[in-house]
Amino acid sequence: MNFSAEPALQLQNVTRRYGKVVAVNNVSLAAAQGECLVIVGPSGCGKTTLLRLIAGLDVQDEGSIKIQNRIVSGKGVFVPPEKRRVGLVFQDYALFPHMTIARNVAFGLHGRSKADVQRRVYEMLEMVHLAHMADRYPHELSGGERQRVALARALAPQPDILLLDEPFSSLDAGLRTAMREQLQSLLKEINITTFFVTHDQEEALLLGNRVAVVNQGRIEQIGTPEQVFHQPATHFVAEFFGYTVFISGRATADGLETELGFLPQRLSLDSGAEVNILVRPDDLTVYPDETGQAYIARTGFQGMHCMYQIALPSGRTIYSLMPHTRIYAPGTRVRVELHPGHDLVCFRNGRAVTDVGRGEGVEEIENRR
Ligand SMILES: Nc1ncnc2c1ncn2[C@@H]1O[C@H](COP(=O)(O)OP(=O)(O)OP(=O)(O)O)[C@@H](O)[C@H]1O
Repeated sequence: MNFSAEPALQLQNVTRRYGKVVAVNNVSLAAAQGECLVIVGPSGCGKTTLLRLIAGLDVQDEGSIKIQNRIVSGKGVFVPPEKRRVGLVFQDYALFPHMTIARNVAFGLHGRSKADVQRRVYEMLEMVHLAHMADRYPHELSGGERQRVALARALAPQPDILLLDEPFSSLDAGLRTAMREQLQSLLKEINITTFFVTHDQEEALLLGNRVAVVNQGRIEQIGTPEQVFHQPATHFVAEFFGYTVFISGRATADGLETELGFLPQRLSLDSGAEVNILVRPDDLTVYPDETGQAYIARTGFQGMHCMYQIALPSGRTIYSLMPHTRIYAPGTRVRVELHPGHDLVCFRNGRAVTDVGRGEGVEEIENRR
């Protein structure tokens, strides 16, 4: 990744409306050369529209898009998709069914000698470990293999940017994990700038060098996976990353009073100030206790872990992730202890209180890949 050079991809104040729907709302972002920028958000938030605007399959109403410092859309310019030097991979592979795998991969290779095309196709199929299947047709491949062909086809013409739209969402869970790992290695190997769209938070955190969380056409927050997870700027971002609950707390000179006990975490707020505290399932532990005021409402056995849904006396529901060796039945009375091992993020009026966040106890990760 090269953050010092001109960005490989740049969007400036991009807006796209469909009638009254503002699908993309004044989005500005930049991706560095070699960076994998993941766009994540709920269904309908505008992810695919953003990707289609970059690809040239749609046109924004306002703003401009640059690829390798050249305007491709905006300010009276529109470069057609085939001249943008972008590679596209969609969820449904979009392979040509009547062509062999080799011919599919060769599809975008224009103006080259036959020998050169053959060499490049072979190189690409080797890269995705499918050279031995070059003469097969798409229907003779598994879903994962087809998606690897789609990737090879997108990369064959050496695009400046790779655009991926939910590429693994039609694969089963095991294959999806394997494909994510393979893509991660591949992107590192070829150092291509990647714009990756997904609604899957786990996929976003795993694959992104940075992650942009989108809500109703706007970017709520953009940062490293660790930043968006540990330092969510808004309630929306905090809630997006799974099983999040907020409990209320009150600032004191020594820490925070909460319905789950006292937290020795100081905020620079006046004593008595009310906050909402972000609590994730790994921040608390449950212990069976007949005198406990809380009880297990649901036992979600997941193999390696158990996700408990716990009803608190206040009527609030919280979650606790426990090892598979501790299985308690629904209805069990429990004591709940909050000991996160790091500062918890606190919110006022939907926004994080600025002097907490990453907090004590969370180590900085360098060179995450
Ligand atoms: N061609 C279109 N005409 C009218 N409205 C559209 C069109 N394309 C998208 N929209 C609307 O724009 C909004 C953003 O759609 P988009 O497909 O970008 O969302 P998304 O985040 O990719 O969703 P998903 O995860 O479900 O694919 C939605 O409200 C959608 O209904």
